Amino acid sequence: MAAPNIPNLNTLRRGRGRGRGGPSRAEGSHGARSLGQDRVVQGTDNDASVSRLSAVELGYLHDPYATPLTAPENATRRFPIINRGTYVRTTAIDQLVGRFLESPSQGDSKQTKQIISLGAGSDTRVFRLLASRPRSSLVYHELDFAVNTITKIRAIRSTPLLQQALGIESSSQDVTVSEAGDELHTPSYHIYPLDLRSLATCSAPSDLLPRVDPTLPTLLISECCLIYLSPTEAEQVVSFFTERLFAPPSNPPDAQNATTQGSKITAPIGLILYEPIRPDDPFGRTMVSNLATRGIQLQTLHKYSSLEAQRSRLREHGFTSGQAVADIEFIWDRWVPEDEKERVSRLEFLDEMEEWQLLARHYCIAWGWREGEDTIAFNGWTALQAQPGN
Ligand SMILES: C[S@@+](CC[C@H](N)C(=O)[O-])C[C@H]1O[C@@H](n2cnc3c(N)ncnc32)[C@H](O)[C@@H]1O
Repeated sequence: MAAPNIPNLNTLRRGRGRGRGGPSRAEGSHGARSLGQDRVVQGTDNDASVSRLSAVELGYLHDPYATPLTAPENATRRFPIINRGTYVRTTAIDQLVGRFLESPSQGDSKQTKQIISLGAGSDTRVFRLLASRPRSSLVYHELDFAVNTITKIRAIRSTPLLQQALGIESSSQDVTVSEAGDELHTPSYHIYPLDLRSLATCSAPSDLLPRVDPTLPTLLISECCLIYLSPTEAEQVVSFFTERLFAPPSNPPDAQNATTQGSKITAPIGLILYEPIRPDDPFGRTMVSNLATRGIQLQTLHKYSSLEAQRSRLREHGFTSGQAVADIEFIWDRWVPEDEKERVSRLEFLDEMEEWQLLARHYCIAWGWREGEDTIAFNGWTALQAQPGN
């Protein structure tokens, strides 16, 4: 397709950037990335929340938590192909998360499961999950720069609806917030102000995240987060969890910090990635250059540029029980039921069908998992249709 037909993702955004507070202790500048670049990356959360709210207001998604977590002055209506993309991305990840939470974890008597969201920003999934299931069944951890955790915690403190979802409205003794207002702990939900790049240099993983229980079946989510790190940094973040905090099978005993009743636990762990792909065709090149004009660099894009590269990445990280990937076009075609497709198609007229397909082929969801030695938690993922090929 000729370049002039490629949608400009900058003009498709329509929203403005959200000005947030100054740098704080978790905002250190790492490696080659400057503080200015960090600010740009932190600001991408605004894009995500504005897109979510647009999709909610137009009826694509039902999510009462999107409004309190989006700065009202930034709310804007996105173009139809962006709204459909937000719908597919959100519902597909919801489905993976739902299957993880719902499949009985054989061998695990506790049945509590844990989610760790990397670069969670103003994501609403935790509220939707905790509002709709027994809170004791899930512990949810979110990591992001302090500048973004402060904004989120402020929204929680000022919004009864968010507090109700977390079950903390009447029991403030169960809630602790750091003096800086950047860290929050409740029995089921934890927010940490953390630059993910600092995980690589941490000498005591369980001291850094003491509330993460390495014996629980665990799901890591990177919804458009690791893409902003360098390939080495992104690898180190995943390895921090898969090799250091969570004992890999047959690790030497001194690397194990997970013990229950004196026995070693190798908990099941899975990873969901949502990322752009295919940077080398005309649409991909335009996508990259449009984002570059805003100072956004998709640092791992070339390394994990294809479906196969994403599968290999998962394999190399030891997600040996299964690795799968599908682009957003495939997921729309194969995962979304026909009646739901009709409902969504009626919401807005999509006259740019070719543009939708182009956009949807350039984003993917990858998911991989490693079952525990004694516990199985990802059975529900085996039936999901993945996309073959590159
Ligand atoms: C595009 S936003 C996505 C937010 C959220 N995951 C969602 O999908 O709604 C990317 C997020 O990753 C966070 N992020 C990127 N690099 C990070 C790092 N090194 N440490 C912590 N958070 C990071 C940003 O601050 C931002 O909140």
